[in-house]
Amino acid sequence: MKHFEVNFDGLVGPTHNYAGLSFGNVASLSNAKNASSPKQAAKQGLLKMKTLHDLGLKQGVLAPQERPDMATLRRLGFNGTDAQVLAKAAKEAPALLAACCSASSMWTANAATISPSADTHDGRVHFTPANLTNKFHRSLEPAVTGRILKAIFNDDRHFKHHKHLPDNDHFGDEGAANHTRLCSQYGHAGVELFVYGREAFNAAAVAPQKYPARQTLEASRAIARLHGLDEDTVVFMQQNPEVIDAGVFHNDVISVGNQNVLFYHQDAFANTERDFAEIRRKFGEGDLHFIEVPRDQVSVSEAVKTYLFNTQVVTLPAGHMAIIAPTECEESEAVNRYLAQLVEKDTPIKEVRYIDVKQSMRNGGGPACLRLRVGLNDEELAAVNPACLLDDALFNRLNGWVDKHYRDELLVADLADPQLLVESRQALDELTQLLALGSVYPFQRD
Ligand SMILES: NCCC[C@H](NC(=O)CCC(=O)O)C(=O)O
Repeated sequence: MKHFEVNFDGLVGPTHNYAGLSFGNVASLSNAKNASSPKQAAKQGLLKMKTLHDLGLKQGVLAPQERPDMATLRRLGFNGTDAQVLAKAAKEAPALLAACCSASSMWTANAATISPSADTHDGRVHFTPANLTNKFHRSLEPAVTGRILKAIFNDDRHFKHHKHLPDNDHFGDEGAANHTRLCSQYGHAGVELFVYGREAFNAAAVAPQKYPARQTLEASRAIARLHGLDEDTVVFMQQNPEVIDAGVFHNDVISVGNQNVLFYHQDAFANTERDFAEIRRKFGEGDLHFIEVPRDQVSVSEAVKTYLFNTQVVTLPAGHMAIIAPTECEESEAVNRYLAQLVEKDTPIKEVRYIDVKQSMRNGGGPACLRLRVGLNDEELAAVNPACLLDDALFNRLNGWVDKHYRDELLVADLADPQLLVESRQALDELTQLLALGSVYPFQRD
């Protein structure tokens, strides 16, 4: 049986904008209110998907959310026609309007946590959408995310979907951005690493002081239970609270794993030696590469600026690994130098590809944030909704769809434009047909 790791990238939605919504995420705050380009953002994302597809990898597409989220605006008391709801929200509570218009679902690393069938008790692939409770704009995502995942992985024999965890900060869950999996081969049982920022029910535990820890230990443990993971193959690690306070709001900004490689910054974890010993013990036989980037070669702030660890480490059909890095890494002298040396070392990583996702980077989302990894065997892959798997034809159709519906430029002031709502709904209605998703959006179901 063959095994694959399929990257499902989030298609950037038509309302992509810079609203400064994510306290603790340096890029989001520093680009607040700048003009965005939804068209360019969507095209950069599509080109990233196409690049991975052309490298011989399986690539999927995840549809964006419906925005503006009119149902939430109405739930918050804005009433009248759609145009009146938008106008009232813009006047009385512009921050709420911006939150209800965010295209943040593009960062599908935060869409869900996924455990491949090789790890789970019932031999199915398990999915739990992230509740994203820490940020209001992101807490609006899980219900529709769950629906989209069910429309793609729609076969009970192979796929098990769970409801997102209770919507409360005690169970703050940010999905796969704080989860990675080490294994010798994709099809072999692996060690699942859950990295948390704080313990919700233990006031004495260390926690960041300045910025929020968005993932709790209790949430990570609940996901492991739901997915039927063995205690012997799960490791819970605390993120170093100091790096959260330095702008590392998700673990995937400071470490990334693929197969038998864990690529991480020296300051990433709170208890590195102890946790790595546990990983080694649970991983068992086989080569395991811990690739540590020392702080004197790349500082934490340079890592946050360039997203060196928000790279995708992928195994190419030839057998070696490549790093898919944002162009910000190429432009940084320290990071560029580090990566040039890395590919010469005795590790499975042998090449670096730079990719332009600047529109997303300005909101704190690098290549790895834009993708959700789903480990599948060939039978499971055959059960995936084929309309959501990228090939040249779908790439071309989606590019044409973006050209037809997306604006070149968007300012926060444009979010109240009722025409943007009309355009977005038209675009999404057409998209659900292109991707054969059925009626996943509230506006299609009312
Ligand atoms: N994994 C990357 C997630 C980035 C995302 N940024 C945002 O939501 C910024 C939106 C804005 O500020 O307009 C976040 O912080 O969750």
